[in-house]
Amino acid sequence: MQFSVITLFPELVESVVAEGVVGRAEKRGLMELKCVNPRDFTEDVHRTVDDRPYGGGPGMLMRPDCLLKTIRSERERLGKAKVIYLSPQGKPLEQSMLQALSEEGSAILLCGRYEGIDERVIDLEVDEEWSIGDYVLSGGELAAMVVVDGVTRLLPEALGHKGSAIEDSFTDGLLDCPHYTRPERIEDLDVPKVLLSGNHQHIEKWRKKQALGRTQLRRPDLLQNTELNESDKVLLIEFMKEIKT
Ligand SMILES: NC(=O)c1ccc(NCc2ccccc2)nc1
Repeated sequence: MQFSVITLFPELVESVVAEGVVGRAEKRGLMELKCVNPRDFTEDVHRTVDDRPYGGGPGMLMRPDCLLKTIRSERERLGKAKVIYLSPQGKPLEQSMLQALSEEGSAILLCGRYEGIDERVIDLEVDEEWSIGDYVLSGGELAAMVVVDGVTRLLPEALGHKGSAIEDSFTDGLLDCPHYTRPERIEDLDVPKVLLSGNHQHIEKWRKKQALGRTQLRRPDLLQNTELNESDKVLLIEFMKEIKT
């Protein structure tokens, strides 16, 4: 997977590959991250990347000329690569979008600063606009790092245990079940007995039931998009009865 991130703050973005799963994936060549600074595509002596908005209003915008040059330079280098602009006006990010991008092979992530970018850059070169949530940040870099992290962990071989990414919550459209590790008892709280039983069928059933119940209680909206099969419906009814007792 080849990422090209267009940003005025390359060091900020590069920190995403400093540690952990993403850092190891980059070291192992599963993923490649290149940060490109539009300031390197300016032609004036002051290397100007921003300017005032037509029509007045607060703040500055990123200039279109150096952005277009930067995007086109990376498009040439990467061949077919989707250009994704991170902005509060974008499509809300979901796991399915990360999964799809992880299968693309490459992506160009465009990070805005100031009040955003000239709209003509979006018209001419942006394929998709994504938002990581309904809030405004000082730049698109953190959003781009979310995408790099979320995609990289989905790459085959990226996670130690094969199953973990596939078994992720949100992969099946549900929230995750509760998790426990040693010690068995802490501050008078015990691990649910079923998890100590060694009965993998019971354990799987319990985990599914917890995931269904938690989703119903915390994010009933997610259940709107998920068609439950008969056995899941039974599990959910059992869960809801148990919490009433
Ligand atoms: N919610 C997000 O994904 C997000 C993305 C970028 C961002 N800040 C940069 C920016 C500000 C205004 C217009 C375009 C980009 N804030 C939040």
